[in-house]
This record gives sequence, structure tokens and C-alpha cells, in this order.
Amino acid sequence: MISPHPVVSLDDVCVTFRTGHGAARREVRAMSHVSFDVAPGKTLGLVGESGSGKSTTGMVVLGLQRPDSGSVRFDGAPMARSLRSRAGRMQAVLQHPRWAIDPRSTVLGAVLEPLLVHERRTRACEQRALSMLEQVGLTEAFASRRPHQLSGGQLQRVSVARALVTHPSFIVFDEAVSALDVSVQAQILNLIQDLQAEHGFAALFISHDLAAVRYIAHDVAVMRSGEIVEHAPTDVFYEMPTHPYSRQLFQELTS
Ligand SMILES: Nc1ncnc2c1ncn2[C@@H]1O[C@H](COP(=O)(O)OP(=O)(O)OP(=O)(O)O)[C@@H](O)[C@H]1O
Repeated sequence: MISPHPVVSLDDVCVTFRTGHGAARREVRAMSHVSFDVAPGKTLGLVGESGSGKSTTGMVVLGLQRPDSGSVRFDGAPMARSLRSRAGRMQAVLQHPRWAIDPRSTVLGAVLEPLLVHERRTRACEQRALSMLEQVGLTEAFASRRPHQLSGGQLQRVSVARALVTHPSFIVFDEAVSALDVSVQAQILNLIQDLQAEHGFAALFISHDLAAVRYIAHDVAVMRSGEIVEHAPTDVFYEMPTHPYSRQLFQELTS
């Protein structure tokens, strides 16, 4: 069977951050020769200790951080420079929805916002946003509420609805469930899985949580000091991680 062409493809990407001046000048290699593909409807889990380069990878994939070298392709073409041209086609769900959502906005306003980059606010748009809210389990009664009137889990559902309302082909989840209680985490993971089965988006799921990654990801990549040291199908990886650092990570993150 011919595999479908990847939604996102990174080839030999390097990113170095330079900070400070003179004697205090420092260089950090946040990504070192990183390559991977994510196919439609699939999730790549990205794990690694703090500072290993996971979020930088998320930023590169979203086109928010330009690589120093290497290439990033989206939907089969080199990543467009213009943010507007890919608005709605890629989305992100971050760890703290309270930072991502305007506190003055209503829930309906927050979900509508990504649609209004390309469209005027019409009744049809509002219906689409309301139906997305319903798909994430929030009734119309939530539409007029403000973020401070919602729990963390409800607000993360709003973030998921907001990410999905434009029917993106790719979503980055960066520690998207890490701030939530375990039972709420499970609900959001189930929700993401159901919505992926329905909408077919590809995803990069960045997390410290190896159990969450095992549950949601089809493949796993392990990052260490900017490099991908292991990349394997999820069942193979969890059965027997081959790289010594992956084994160490298992011990550290599961003890
Ligand atoms: N804008 C920046 N300027 C300078 N250094 C940066 C910048 N962004 C990230 N870094 C550095 O690059 C390295 C990788 O950071 P990154 O945030 O990608 O790691 P991470 O694996 O996502 O960490 P965490 O799990 O703690 O979020 C770190 O050493 C970090 O300090």
C-alpha cells in the first residue's frame, strides 16, 4: 500500500539560539538535524526532558520559528512565509488555556476568532462554532460565558474547539493535558482521539507524560539535547525502548 503524503515533513532541521553579549554570550542548539514526517490522521508523540527542544520543534512545525538550516514542508509544499496564508490550516493547543484565550471574550467569541481571519461573522459561522462546541461536549449554554466562569477542563475543551473549528490538517498539542487532573486528562485525550478519527487531522503531541503519549500517539520520537535519539511505532517503543536515554527517561518519568 502506498502511504499518503505527509502533512508535515521536517528534513535535517537545525535551530541554535544565541543569547547575551561578550563574555555572557551563549549558544544553545535547540534542534540538531531533526527529521520526521507526520501522515494524515496520525499523531506523533514527542517526549524528552525539560529543555530538550520539544517546544522549539512545535514552533518550527507551526512556522513560528525559522530553522537555521534544513527544510519544513506542509501539505507537500515548502512552508509559506505568510502566517495568514496558513491560518486555520494549522492550529495549536497549549498547556494553559487561560493564557491562550482572551479573558474578555465569550466562549462563542473565542471559538469564532480563528474563523474570522478569513470570513465575516455570519449566522453560518456562529452555527459552525456552536456545533464545534457541541462536539467537544459543551452545550449552547456555555456560549455566552467568559473564561473565568469555566473550569480548567472546560476551558481546554474550548481550546480544542477553537483549534478544530477551521478544520485544520495539522494540530500541535504542547503539554495540552499536563495542567489538568488525571480524570479530566483522560476525557480530553478521548476527545482528541474521537475528533481525530472524525476529522482526520495529523498531530504532534508534545508531553512529559509517557502514559498520555502511549494512549494517544501512533509513533513516538524521543528528544535529547536537540536531537531525536529514537523514533518508533508506539507499541514497539513501549514494548522495548532501544536507546539507553529512552530507558532512562522511562525510569525517571515513571518513578
Ligand atoms: N527564544 C529562545 N531564546 C534562547 N534560548 C531558547 C529560546 N527558546 C528556547 N531556548 C532554549 O532552547 C532549548 C530548548 O528549549 P525548548 O523550550 O524547546 O525545550 P522543551 O523540551 O520544550 O522544554 P520544556 O519541556 O521545559 O518546555 C532550551 O535550552 C531553552 O532554554
